[in-house]
Formats: sequence, structure tokens, C-alpha cells
Amino acid sequence: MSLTALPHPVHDTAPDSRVAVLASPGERHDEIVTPAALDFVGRLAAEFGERRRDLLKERRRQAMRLAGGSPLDFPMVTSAVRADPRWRVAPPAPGLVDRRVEITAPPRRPEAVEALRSGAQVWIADFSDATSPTWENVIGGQLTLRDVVEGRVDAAPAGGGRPATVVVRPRGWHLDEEHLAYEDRPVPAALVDFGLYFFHCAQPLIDAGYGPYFSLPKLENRYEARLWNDVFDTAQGLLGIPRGTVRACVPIETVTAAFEMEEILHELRTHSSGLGIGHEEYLTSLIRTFGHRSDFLLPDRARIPATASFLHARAELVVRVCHRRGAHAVGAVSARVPEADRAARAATVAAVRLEKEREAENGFDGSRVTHPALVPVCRAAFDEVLGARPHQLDRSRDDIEVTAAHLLSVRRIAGPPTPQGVRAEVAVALRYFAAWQAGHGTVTMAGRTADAATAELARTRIRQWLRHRVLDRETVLALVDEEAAALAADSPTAPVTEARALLERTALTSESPLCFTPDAYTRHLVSVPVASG
Ligand SMILES: CC(=O)SCCNC(=O)CCNC(=O)[C@H](O)C(C)(C)COP(=O)(O)OP(=O)(O)OC[C@H]1O[C@@H](n2cnc3c(N)ncnc32)[C@H](O)[C@@H]1OP(=O)(O)O
Ligand SMILES: O=CC(=O)O
Ligand SMILES: [Mg+2]
Repeated sequence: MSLTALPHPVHDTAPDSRVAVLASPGERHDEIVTPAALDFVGRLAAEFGERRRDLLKERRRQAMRLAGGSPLDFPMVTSAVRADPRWRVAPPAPGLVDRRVEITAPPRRPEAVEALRSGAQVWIADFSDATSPTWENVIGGQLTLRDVVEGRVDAAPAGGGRPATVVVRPRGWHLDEEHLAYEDRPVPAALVDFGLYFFHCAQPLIDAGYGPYFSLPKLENRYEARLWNDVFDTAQGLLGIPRGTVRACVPIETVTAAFEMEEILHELRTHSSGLGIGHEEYLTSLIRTFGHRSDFLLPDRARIPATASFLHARAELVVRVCHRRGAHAVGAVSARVPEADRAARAATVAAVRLEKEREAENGFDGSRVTHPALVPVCRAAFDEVLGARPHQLDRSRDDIEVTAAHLLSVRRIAGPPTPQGVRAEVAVALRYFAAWQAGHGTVTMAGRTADAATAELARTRIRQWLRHRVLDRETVLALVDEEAAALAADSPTAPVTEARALLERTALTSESPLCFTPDAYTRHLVSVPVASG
């Protein structure tokens, strides 16, 4: 597909005074937080703010229905969409045809340089889980992206070839951006991350032969996909960019979305760049949705392999649905990262290689890694199956039959954790919370990388174990003491007391929030007067 270059964005409207910035300007912020960009974001907030609030209410209603015993199944009302063999998603856009390796990293300049030059086909610049959303990080991330798109970053891979295509992962629908207010309400964080990137970078990307591409986090149903699709239509309309220029990939990260994959593709079909899978978010969603049931009691992490039948069923269904509709299917990110020790490093490489080989054999068109040293490992696994072909969209997997029972067959692995398993989750949550409160969205520990989704899963698991009484509060508190002391010894400046309080609030109280981020964000990362919402 070739895109026609357009005249510069049409944007001649007066700045919208209903958008207020509630933060002091940082270095170069005036390049991003311009009156015209604020006006654009304000228009999106005006148009979509209320629908987004309604959809968040619907999330809560659906959670209550499922907790009350309503069965989860493929929706009857959309069976015609699933049965209709005719529709396809848009063809793969320039830069997204071959996606055998995607690397994820926060949109910080050092990681941007490494990711772009890593040899991966795609860089997922992650505002969602890999960024601690301080205002400085949010605007700094946009500056990084603008510098990349406008060629101010040395992005050429050392071994030749082209830099990775940029895909931006905005924050999810559940988060607000308290530093920007529209009519005195915080602007949805998703619209800030999407809107600022789109406003500044869409046209330069099109001029360079690419487009504004996104990865949409944590969608729960087709209505949320429709909302994004409408945001894309409006945004393209406002800037005079042809409809269908945007592309968006949806990782299936919630259990309700797993039952509406095909509908999600259908809603986004003019803008879709396929579906993916994410393990951590998905496990968190399973516990949130069905964690009260003993057949959903999740054991230690090490005992939940990607080959577990319920995860395998979701992966197979993603491939089947995607290939039926001409869309890419992208595999899960490996949390393992290489360690200095040679033997440990070799074991990590072998394990990642095996994961990626399985995905390539199952029909995925590519997969995700989170460290540059793993790019060649993922690449080799996909090269073996794809060879010179850019993808395997022609490989239909009509042999795959996935039922609701398959997707929910957790029972086989269900069981209590081991003491080591509990300690590992306490340690990861505590260390991540301390890093996040200090403005770092990713950490590496014991050969694994963690982001907000990792910490969310850790504290959700601790809660589930307490709820099922396979763990008691005193044991957790004793582990928190030990791990807090270890963290203070390792990092004397880490905000250990605050991290500990956050863990206790989100894992050990009965009123623990649905997600740790909204409440922790307001308490710890918002440093200016908060707009009333
Ligand atoms: C399952 C999940 O949750 S995955 C998603 C969450 N994790 C991520 O996104 C991790 C992305 N990486 C990062 O944020 C950071 O680079 C950190 C925190 C890992 C850096 O930690 P370090 O201890 O420096 O890592 P390490 O020494 O292994 O990295 C080597 C180099 O590769 C860079 N690097 C590591 N991971 C990435 C990445 N995903 N993308 C780009 N560059 C990276 C490091 O910045 C470092 O660069 P330098 O040599 O110029 O300092
Ligand atoms: O985002 C991916 C995951 O595995 O979590
Ligand atoms: Mg993730």
C-alpha cells in the first residue's frame, strides 16, 4: 500500500481555552504542549470523554455480572460478524508488513536509540506499563518520539537495514492525566498519549512513507475497540489525514476480550494491524474476573507455562481469527532478560528460543522481546519458519476449534503457591512500586524485567491467595519486612516506606482498588493541584 503525501496538517482553529495545563513547564515542553496541540487533545476529550466514562461503568457492571455467576461465552448478538466469511482488515501498512521481531521499551531516549537500532522490525514505545506517568515522563516521552520521527535521533542499525517502525502504546482507558484538564476534569490519559503523538507526528510519519501506529492496551470488549476506532476517525478528520492511515494492534490481555477477538478486529477493521497476546495482563484479568473461584486459584509463576491449556487456547484462537481476517498475529513478550553469568544467559537464550519457535510453529507472524540481546534469538526462531516470507498470513488455522471451556480451563494447573513463589511476588511488587514512585517504569531483577503489569499481577496474586486462605496476612507482613530491609540495603535512596504502604494498601486490605495505578498515581506522581473530576 502506498500513501500519498499530503499538505501540512490543516489546523487553523483558535486555541481552546477550556484546556488547562496544571504543571510547571519543563525543558522543551513548549515543543509539545503547544496551544494547537492542546486544542486538538481538548477536542478529543470533548467528543469522547463521556463515552469513555460510560464504558468504564460498563466494565464494572460486567465484572459484577460475572462475579455473580453469569456465564462468559462468545456473544450471541455478534454471531453474524463471526460467521460472515467476507470481511477482512485493512492491508498491512508500510513498516508493518514484516513484524517478526518487535521490541518493547519505554519512550526514553537511550532505550529509543537502542530499540530503533536493535534489528527489530518494530519498536513498541510503551506509555502504558513501562512508563511511570510523571508529567515529565509523559512529555519527555512525546519529545523522544518527535525527535525520532523528525530524524534527530541516530536510528540506523549498526548492521545495516532500516530502523524499527515506531508503534506507540498509550495508557489504558482507566487512567486520567491529572496535569491536563478539560473543563475542569482530568483528560483521559489515553487521549493525551494518543493525541499528542498523533498531532505532532502523524504528518511527518506519512511524509516519510509510514503512518501513526498504535498498540491498544487492556481492551475489555468490542465497544472499547469501537471507541478507539471513532477516535481515529475523528483525529484523522481534524488533521485532514485520510481515513485508514492509522493502524492499531490489540493484544488480547483480558479474559472478556478473548471472547470478542473477532468483533474487536471487525470494529477496527479499517485501522487494524492485528492482534497480539500478553500473559501478565491476561492472568491479572483472569484473577480479577474469576479469582473468587477455587478452580481459578493460580499457583507460582513457574507453574503457569505458556503451554498451559487455557493460555494455549487463547494463542491458537488469536492466530485462527487473525489469519481468517488477513491480520497479523503477534506473540507474547518474554519477561526473561539476559544475565551477566554465562550459564544463566545461555539458559535464558534457550528458553526464549523455544518460546518463539513454538509461536512461529503455531502460526504467529512475529513476537515480542524486551531486550536488544534477544532480538536475534526471536528472529532466528521466526526465520526458520518464515524464511524469506514477511509473514504467514496465508496459513489458515481452520483446524483450530476453541470453545469457552478451553479458554477457561484453568482448573488443571490451579493450586496454592509455594513459600518461594509468595516471596518472589512480594519482592517484585515492592521493588517495582519503589521504582515507579521514583519515576522509573521498568526494573530488572533476577534475570527478568518487570513493568506495571508485572507488579499488578504480583499484588493481585497475593490478594487471591489471602482470599482463599492458602496464605495468611502475618506471613505476608513478615515477608514484606524482610524484602523491605533487603531493598533498603540494595538501594538506600529507594522510597521503601511508601512502596511498602502501597503494597499493603493494594494487596492486604479488603478495599483494594481494581488497579493499583489510578490511586497510586494521584497520591505519588501528581505534584500539582488536582483538577476536580
Ligand atoms: C514482561 C514485561 O513486563 S516486559 C515489559 C517491561 N520491560 C521493559 O520494557 C524493559 C525495557 N528496558 C528498560 O526499561 C531499561 O533498558 C532497563 C531498566 C532494562 C535497563 O536496565 P539495565 O540494567 O541497563 O539493562 P541491561 O544492562 O541489560 O541493558 C543493556 C543495554 O540495553 C538497553 N536496553 C535494555 N532493554 C532495552 C529495551 N527493551 N529497549 C531498548 N534498549 C534496552 C539498556 O538501556 C542498556 O543500554 P546501555 O548499555 O546504553 O546502558
Ligand atoms: O505485555 C505483555 C505481557 O506479557 O504482559
Ligand atoms: Mg505487559
